[in-house]
Amino acid sequence: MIGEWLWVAQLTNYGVDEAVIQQMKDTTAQFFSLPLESKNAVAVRGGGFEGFGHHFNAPGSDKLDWAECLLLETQPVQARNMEFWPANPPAFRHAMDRYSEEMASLTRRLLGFLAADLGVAAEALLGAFAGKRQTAGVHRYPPCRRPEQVLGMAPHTDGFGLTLLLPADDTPGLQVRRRGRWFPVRPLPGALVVNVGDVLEVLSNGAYGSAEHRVIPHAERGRTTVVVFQDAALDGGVVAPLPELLRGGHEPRYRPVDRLEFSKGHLRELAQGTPFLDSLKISSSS
Ligand SMILES: O=C(O)CCC(=O)C(=O)O
Ligand SMILES: [Fe+2]
Repeated sequence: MIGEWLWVAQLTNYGVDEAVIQQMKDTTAQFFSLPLESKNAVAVRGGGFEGFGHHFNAPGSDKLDWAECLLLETQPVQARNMEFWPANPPAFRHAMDRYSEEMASLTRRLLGFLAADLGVAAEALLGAFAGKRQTAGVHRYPPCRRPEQVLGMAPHTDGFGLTLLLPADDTPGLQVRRRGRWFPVRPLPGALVVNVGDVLEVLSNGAYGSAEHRVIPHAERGRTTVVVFQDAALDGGVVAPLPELLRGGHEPRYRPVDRLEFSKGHLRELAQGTPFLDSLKISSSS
């Protein structure tokens, strides 16, 4: 079921009702095909991050990514701000509600496998994700005749725990950096792409590396994705290696940091390209 567990993994047959997936894909495609005025009914406002717009700039550049995006807080349910949930197409809200629940439950199942792989109790990892935020990013990358001159999304790592990415069509575009080179991620039919975020890298004490990735637009075809970010932190809102991993004399490889500081560091990295995780790393000689 889990293939290519190197930088990113692909999941097939992951046990989510196909109708939920299909409705999410369909309503997303319908939303993006609406005229701009309709999409702007849920436009980002007043420096907030939720809503529809052009959210990302390449670090150090004033160029916007070749993409439009709708960002929503999706879990816990009380954190939802329905003003930003499109009422058009009419089935979108229901589709996102069900999809969000399914992804939260899939995440719990995945964490069970990851905990076993790390050699910690499932509750240790589940506890770090329980009740934390889930944020959805719905992306549309229009075709670009000169794809080499723009980026669909600039290189970055995800600043949360785990990312689940649903390609809504089969247009390629996602790439992952490994040893300085970019490799395309070609989703298998029906697959979800799972990406380790910066927080999980720290929780796992570096056992899982968060993968730097970017999106390249396609010359002729648009591309649409639905991405869900699952957040995590230890008790007290601290991001640090799981205590269970440090038993038996294992040294922490990252210094603990408050979740809020972590977000700020990640945002600085996105805006200015200053690597944040590196600043948390404890060198083995110290
Ligand atoms: O749409 C994609 O393929 C990637 C999106 C992404 O990396 C993100 O939302 O963080
Ligand atoms: Fe990402």
